[in-house]
Amino acid sequence: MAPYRNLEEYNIEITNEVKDHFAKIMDDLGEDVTREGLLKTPERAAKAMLFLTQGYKQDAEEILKGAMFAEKYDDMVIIKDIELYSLCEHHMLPFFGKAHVAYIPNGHIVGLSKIPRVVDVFARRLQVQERLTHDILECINSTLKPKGVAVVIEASHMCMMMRGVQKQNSVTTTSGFRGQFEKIETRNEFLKLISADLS
Ligand SMILES: Nc1nc2c(ncn2[C@@H]2O[C@H](COP(=O)(O)OP(=O)(O)OP(=O)(O)O)[C@@H](O)[C@H]2O)c(=O)[nH]1
Ligand SMILES: [Zn+2]
Repeated sequence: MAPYRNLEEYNIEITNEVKDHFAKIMDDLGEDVTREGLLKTPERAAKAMLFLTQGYKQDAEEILKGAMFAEKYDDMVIIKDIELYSLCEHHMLPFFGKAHVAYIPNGHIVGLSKIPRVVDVFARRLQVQERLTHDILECINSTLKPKGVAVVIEASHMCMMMRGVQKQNSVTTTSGFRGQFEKIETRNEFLKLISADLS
C-alpha cells in the first residue's frame, strides 16, 4: 500500500458511515443539520477526521526502509522543529507543536524527509504525547538500527486550553533517548543544538 493516500482513495463506505455519525452528533448537539450552511459539513468533518487519523493505515517502517543508504558518516544527524499535529486520545482534541529528532548512523543514513514522514504517521492517530514520542523513537531505533536515537516533543494541548483547566501557555515536553544518547555528554550536545539559534 502506498504510504500516503489521497482523499479520493478513501473507502467510500467508511467515509459515509463516519459522515452519518457526524450528522447524528450535530443533531444531538442541537444543530439543524438540514440548514444550508451545514449540508456538506458531516462529509467534510468525516474526511477531515479520516485525514487526521490516516496514520493507522500507514507503515512507518516501510517509509524508512524505502530510503536507507549505506554511508560512513557516524556523527549526529538532527532534524529539529518538525511541526506536528495530533489528536489526544482522551478528548479527541488537537495537540500540536514541534518534534526534534536525532540519530547517530551505524553504517546507514536515511533520507531526511522520511523522519518528518514518520512523525506524521504516528501523530495522525489518537495519541498521548508520551506514546507518540516512544513510537517515533522505537521505530527509528528498530528499523535504522543507529548507534543512538533521540526524540523531544514540545506540544500544546487544546483540551487544556479550550476547556478543562484552560491554561493557554503551558507547554508539555516529552523525550526519549536510546543508545549513545543515554550518555549525558551526547544527550547534552543534542539538547544544546536543538535550543541553539544558528541563524
Ligand atoms: N499524560 C497525558 N495526558 C494527556 C494527554 N492529552 C490529554 N491528557 C490528559 O488526560 C487527562 C484525562 O483526565 P480525565 O480526568 O479522565 O478527563 P477530564 O475530566 O476531561 O480532565 P480535565 O482535562 O482535567 O478536565 C487530562 O488530565 C488531560 O490533560 C497526553 O498526551 N498525555
Ligand atoms: Zn485531551
